[in-house]
Amino acid sequence: MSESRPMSIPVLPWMRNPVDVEHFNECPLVLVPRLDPRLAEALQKMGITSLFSVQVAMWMETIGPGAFERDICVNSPTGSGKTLAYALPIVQILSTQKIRCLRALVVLPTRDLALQVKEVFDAIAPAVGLSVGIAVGQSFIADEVTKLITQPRLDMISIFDPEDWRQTKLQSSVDILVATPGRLMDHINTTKGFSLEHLRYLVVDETDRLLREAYQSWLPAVIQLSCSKGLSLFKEPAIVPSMLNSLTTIRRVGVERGFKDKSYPRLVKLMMSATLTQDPSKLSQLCLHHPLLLTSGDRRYKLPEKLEAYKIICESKLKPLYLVVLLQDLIGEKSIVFTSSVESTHRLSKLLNLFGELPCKIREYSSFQHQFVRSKRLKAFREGKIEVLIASDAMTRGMDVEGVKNVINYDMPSYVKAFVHRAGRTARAGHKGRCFTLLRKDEVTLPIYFLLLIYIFKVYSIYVANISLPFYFNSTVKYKLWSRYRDKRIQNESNTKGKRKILKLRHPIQI
Ligand SMILES: Nc1ncnc2c1ncn2[C@@H]1O[C@H](COP(=O)(O)OP(=O)(O)OP(=O)(O)O)[C@@H](O)[C@H]1O
Repeated sequence: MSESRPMSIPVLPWMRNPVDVEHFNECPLVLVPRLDPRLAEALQKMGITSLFSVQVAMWMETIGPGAFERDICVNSPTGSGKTLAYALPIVQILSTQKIRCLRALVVLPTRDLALQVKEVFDAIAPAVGLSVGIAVGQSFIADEVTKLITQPRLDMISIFDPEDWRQTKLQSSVDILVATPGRLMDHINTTKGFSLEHLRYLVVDETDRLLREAYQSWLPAVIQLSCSKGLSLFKEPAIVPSMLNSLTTIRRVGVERGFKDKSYPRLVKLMMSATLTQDPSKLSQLCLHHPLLLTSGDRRYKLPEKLEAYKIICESKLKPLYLVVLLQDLIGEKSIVFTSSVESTHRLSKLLNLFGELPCKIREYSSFQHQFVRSKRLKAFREGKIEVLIASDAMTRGMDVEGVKNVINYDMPSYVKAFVHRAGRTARAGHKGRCFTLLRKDEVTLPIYFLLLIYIFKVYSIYVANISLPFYFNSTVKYKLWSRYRDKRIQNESNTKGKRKILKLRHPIQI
C-alpha cells in the first residue's frame, strides 16, 4: 500500500528501537506456548483458530521471557487485533492467582468502545473463573456499584449494627474493570469499597485520543492510587527457563541500561493505538517504566494490508449526487459515510433520506442522538438491518463492526490520524475493504509552496503529529482507478415533482 520510509522524526530514545511485530508469524492456537487450554477453548468458541502477529508479539513480551517486566506501547494498524493482544495475557496471568479483587483496569474513550471491549473479556475471562465489570457513563451508577462491590450479606434475623457494617471490608467483586474516564473517577471519588490498591495492569486503549482529551486527570489519580507501598498481595509465579520452551523475544531479555536495580513498579501499563502519539509531553503523563514499543513495519501509520483506497474528484455542490451514485453502486454492502462534523452528519442523513430513491436503510450515528438511540442503531448496523451509517469522527474510532465493506469520506478528514481511523473501520482482521474519498480539485493538488512548507516542517519539526491528508494521500496512499465510474455519466433529467434533479456532468467522473 505505501512504500516504507524510515522514521525521519526525532522521537524518544525508547521509541527508536521498536520491535516489529511483522517478525512474528500468525500462530495456530495449538502452538501458542503456555496458553491455558480453557482459554484456547474459549477462543475457538469465538471462531478464533490462530493468533495474529501483534497478539503473538504481545504474548512473548508478557507471558513469555518478557514476563510483563516492561510497560508496552503498541502502534499497530486498525483491525490487527490489539484488543485480544492485551486481553489474553492479562486474563491468563490473573487466572494463576485465585483471589478476587480488582487487578486489571482497561480505560477507553467512549461508552460504545468500552462495551465492545467488555464483550471480548466476557468471552474469555469466565472460562478461567475471572469476573469482569463495566463502568461507563449514561447508565445508573448505583447498578454498577452493586455489580462491582460485594455488599456484606445481612441475614434476616441479625440486628443491623452500623459499626459492624463499617468493619466489614467491602470487597471488589470483579477482577477486571472496563471503564470510561469520567465514570471511573466517579467510582474513585464516591464508591465505598472501590479500591485500586491491588491493581496490577492498566490498559489505555486508543491512547492518543485519551491523552489528548482531559478527563478530570484520571491518569495521575489511577497511577497514584495503585502504587501502594505495601508488598503486592500476590507474587507472580517465577518463570523458570524450562517453562518458556519455544517462547522467544526479539529484544534482549533482562533489564537494559538505565533501569538496573530500579524496582519494578507493580503496575504494568499497556498503551494501545493505531496512531500512537510520539509527543514526549503526552507520553510523560504515563510514567512509563522501561517501555517497549511494538510497531508494524517502519512507517509511522500503516493502513490495513487489504484496504483499497480510491479518490473521487468532484465539485462541492455535486457531492451529494456523487455520493448517491456511489451508494447505488454499493447497494447490498455495509458502508460507513464520514462527514467533518455532527451538523453535517445530521444534514447529509436528512438529505439522503429525503432523496428516498436509495433502496437501503440509511441512519445517522452521532452525538446528536441519545446514547440509547446510538447503541440501538449500532446494534441494527451490526445485524445488517441498517446498511449505511452516516457518522462523525468522534463516534467511530475503534468501532469494530463485522462486514463493513466500504468507508466513504464525504468530507476529507483534516488529519492523517482521522483518515487512518476512518479507513480502519473496514479491511479488519485481514478481510478486504475499500475506502473512497470525495475530494475537490483544490484538495487534491496542493500548491507547490504548501508541499515545500510541509516538507520543511517535517524535516525540522520535533514531531509531526498530524500532517495534512492531501500530502499524505498523494505521496503515500496509492489509489487505483475505480473503473466502473470512469465513464459513468449522470444524465441531466429533472422530473416534474422536482424530487430528483440529476445534473449532467461536464466531464466523466475523474478518479
Ligand atoms: N486471532 C484472531 N483471529 C481472527 N479474528 C481476530 C483475531 N483477533 C482479533 N480478531 C478480530 O479482528 C477484529 C478486529 O480486532 P480489534 O478490534 O481488536 O482490532 P484493533 O487493532 O483493536 O482495531 P482498532 O485499532 O480499530 O481498535 C475483531 O472483529 C476481532 O474479533
